[in-house]
Amino acid sequence: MADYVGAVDQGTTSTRFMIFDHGGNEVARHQLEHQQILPQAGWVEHNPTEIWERTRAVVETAMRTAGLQASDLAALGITNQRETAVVWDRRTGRPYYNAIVWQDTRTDRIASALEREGKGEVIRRKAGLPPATYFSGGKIQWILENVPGVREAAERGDAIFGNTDTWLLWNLTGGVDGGVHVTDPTNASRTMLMNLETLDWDDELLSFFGVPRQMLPEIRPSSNPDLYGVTRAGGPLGGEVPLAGDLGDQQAATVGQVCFEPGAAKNTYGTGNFLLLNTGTELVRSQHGLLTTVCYQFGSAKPVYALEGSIAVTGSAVQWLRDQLGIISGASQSEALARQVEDNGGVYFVPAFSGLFAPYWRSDARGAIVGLSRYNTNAHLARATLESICYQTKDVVGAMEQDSGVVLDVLRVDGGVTANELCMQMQADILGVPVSRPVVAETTALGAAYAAGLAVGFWKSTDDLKRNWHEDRRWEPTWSDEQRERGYAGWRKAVQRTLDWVDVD
Ligand SMILES: Nc1ncnc2c1ncn2[C@@H]1O[C@H](COP(=O)(O)OP(=O)(O)O)[C@@H](O)[C@H]1O
Ligand SMILES: O=P(O)(O)OC[C@H](O)CO
Repeated sequence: MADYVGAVDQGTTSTRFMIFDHGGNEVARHQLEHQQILPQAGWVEHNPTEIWERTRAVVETAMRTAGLQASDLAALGITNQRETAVVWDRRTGRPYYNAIVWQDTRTDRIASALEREGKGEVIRRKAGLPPATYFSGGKIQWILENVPGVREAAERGDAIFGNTDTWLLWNLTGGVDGGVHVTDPTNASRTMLMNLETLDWDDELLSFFGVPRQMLPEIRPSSNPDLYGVTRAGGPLGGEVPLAGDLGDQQAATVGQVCFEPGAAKNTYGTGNFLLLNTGTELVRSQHGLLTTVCYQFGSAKPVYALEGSIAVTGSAVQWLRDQLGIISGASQSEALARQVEDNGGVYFVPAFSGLFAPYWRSDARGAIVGLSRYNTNAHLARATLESICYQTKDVVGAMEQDSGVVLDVLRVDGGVTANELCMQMQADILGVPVSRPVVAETTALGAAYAAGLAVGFWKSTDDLKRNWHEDRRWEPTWSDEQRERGYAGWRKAVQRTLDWVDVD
């Protein structure tokens, strides 16, 4: 039997390919960034063709570096940035428009009209989501309404939609030459078009966005013993490998962190932050601004659901310090700069660049730096940036505790920002809960590999996977309750200053 499983992680800023062994250890990886296209304020696009080319390149390079062939891989899993919408022509394989990225706010009027017309409650009940620019439905509607010829092509069945998982699965299985048009329930649950109970596209939801059903991929289990297909011999793997796992990236990280029991949670710190709490096979409806989402569906087992707190801007606020303000030359420097001062010096930074996501869902918010005095320096701003990551997390942890009654005794973390030791210490202090990072911090790719490997019997059960999880580092809280409360009161005041800033009506 083949000794390895591969996973493509198609993220917001880069695409990586990773290969794991049976112990869940990394054997090889390669990663390439793609262009962030920012045509105007609030718009964020990716070029789907570039993403496919990057995927080909990272797969080819990692396989070559590891000296492996297609026959060495028991299965391949896909995981992806969620919500980002691609519409392409199934006859030519050409996208009709750039991918509209999850952070893009161009559909704010579509989202506020849904609320005004009383459709918000139906979307919350059926899809588990509030109407917001974040999700795919409005993005597809925008393409149908604004790109000439797409509506007609969609009605004819030529223009098809997918998130980037679907786009890559279609290309990996042959594209115009018989590519499969599929997705999984975790990705579909982020479109505003899928009914959480039936796990099928919902005609009423489709009608809200004017999306023809024939545009949409078939929804298959996240870990799929029937396989989505096999990679093509002429593709980047140079042979046939079973495509057996597909999960949105945050759900994949939940699987990679082996959060298989109800009440288990993880927080991923990347471009944004995404806290997911496994709620088991029961749907839990949020009363406090969280999303209800599909966590995973393994084979023919019942789907497992999650409550999610999505934060749009965390690691990308650090990138903003680097790229827009130029006060650091690399993300890791944020730690050294912030360590130059003992505290935030009264400064709070609320990076509401895309409005505020959970638990506020305020597309009228914009970023603010408050509490400045002449005493403050770049170091205070760096510290306030790292604190903003932690305070936003505290907001969603609070909402999660209220919604679920689950009180976290430890927070499992992963993602790029968790390399920042100071930020992780701040997180433990601000939450008053220990923070724990696993040895394999690439939990997203690992989760997709797990889903694929489970499907083909490479791993026999989730117990096999649990044995692979090992703690690397733990941070214990050091702040007093009084310090914690004072700090959080300042944050809550700062958030209020960002609201009602732009007119979305
Ligand atoms: N040492 C660090 N301190 C703070 N932020 C960091 C550090 N290293 C990386 N980051 C941030 O982490 C993010 C990348 O993490 P990653 O998990 O690769 O994200 P994604 O999957 O969203 O592309 C970037 O936004 C970057 O600014
Ligand atoms: O690609 P990431 O890691 O920034 O994750 C993006 C999320 O899936 C958006 O919902």
